[in-house]
Amino acid sequence: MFSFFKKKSPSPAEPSSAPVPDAASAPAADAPTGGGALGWLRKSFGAQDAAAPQAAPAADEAPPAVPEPAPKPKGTRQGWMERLKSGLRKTGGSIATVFTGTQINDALYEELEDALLMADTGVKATQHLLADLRRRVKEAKATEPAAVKALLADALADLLRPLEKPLVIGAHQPTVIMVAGVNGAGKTTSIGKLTRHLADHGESVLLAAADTFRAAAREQLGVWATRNTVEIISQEGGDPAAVSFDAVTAGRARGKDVVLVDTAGRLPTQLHLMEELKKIKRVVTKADATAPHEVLLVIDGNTGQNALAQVRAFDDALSLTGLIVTKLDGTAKGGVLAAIAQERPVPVYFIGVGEKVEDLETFDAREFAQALLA
Ligand SMILES: Nc1nc2c(ncn2[C@@H]2O[C@H](COP(=O)(O)OP(=O)(O)OP(=O)(O)O)[C@@H](O)[C@H]2O)c(=O)[nH]1
Repeated sequence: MFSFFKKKSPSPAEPSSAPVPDAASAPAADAPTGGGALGWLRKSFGAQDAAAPQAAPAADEAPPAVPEPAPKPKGTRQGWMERLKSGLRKTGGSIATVFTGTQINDALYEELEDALLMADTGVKATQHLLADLRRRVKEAKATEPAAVKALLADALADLLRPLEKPLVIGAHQPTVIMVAGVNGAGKTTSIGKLTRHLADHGESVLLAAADTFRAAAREQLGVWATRNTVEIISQEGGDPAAVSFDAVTAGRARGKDVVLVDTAGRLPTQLHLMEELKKIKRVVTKADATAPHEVLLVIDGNTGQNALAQVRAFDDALSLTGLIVTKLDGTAKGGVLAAIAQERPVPVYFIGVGEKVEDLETFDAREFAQALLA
């Protein structure tokens, strides 16, 4: 039930992919042409059959800091629940104090309204939760604030449930996953963690460093690739769509299970950069007619209502298939998941409560609601 992703066999009914183009042949009209597919520098990290040997970093370039991998925790889901609870303490703490009194009255509901709004739950989700809670309290004939708190956890779990969905791998080969988000949201870190989980489950992964502008971003992804002994397609400068096209083509030719495309951070207001993202998506489809199979947005849980605005903007531009919500540790704005469920219910595949590999886990509505109101 709590496996990190769901493995599915390719369905014979799936439309067949476009043929793998010859590496030297020019990509289709929308695809990048500068230098041709072979003109790009490719770096391989820890791979045996990558296109080119690994380029050594320049002596004066310190490799970017990437948290050391930690051994898998013993208690797995139990350990995760504890981390989730402690991560959500700031958000949940102020909501929980509402229930420390002795009476269920209008003042309690008003305090709860304030606390939910402060947690960035948003007006619509807050109104929904309050109305739902009043109904549940009446039905259950609850008389103790503690019982109301338990009923709020039920209401929240029900609101969040439509966001629960497993990431499915294997229906296509490769499963092409494009990852977008604003700067610093945690894209590369989340891709690294996801790569680790996939590699641990025997899935072969190819990474595409489609942030062609920032050397540190490419290097950071390279460190994750090395650590997980997976291949990476990387290029300095040039067109990010070119790297993505190349990676999907290579992923197909090399029979990879998953191709993960890491894109550069951007704000939804940077319209030319949003156009660039749309181009990456179109070009990926040129390399494989069925791809991308997943378009994920990584959002920083600390940004609260702003994260909801990002979901709307990126969904409008790219038709998102899923979210990864990071940095729920230490935020007071974890209520944003309820706002997303109410206003733009894009499935949440994973949530993150820290920088280590085990700090990223699948999203479970009930677990989240219980951890929040623990
Ligand atoms: N506390 C905490 N930190 C996180 C989490 N996820 C990522 N980070 C940290 O957030 C910082 C930014 O993460 P990156 O993965 O580099 O973000 P990015 O979106 O790839 O950044 P750009 O490439 O600049 O757009 C790093 O220091 C990560 O270690 C999380 O769940 N909790």
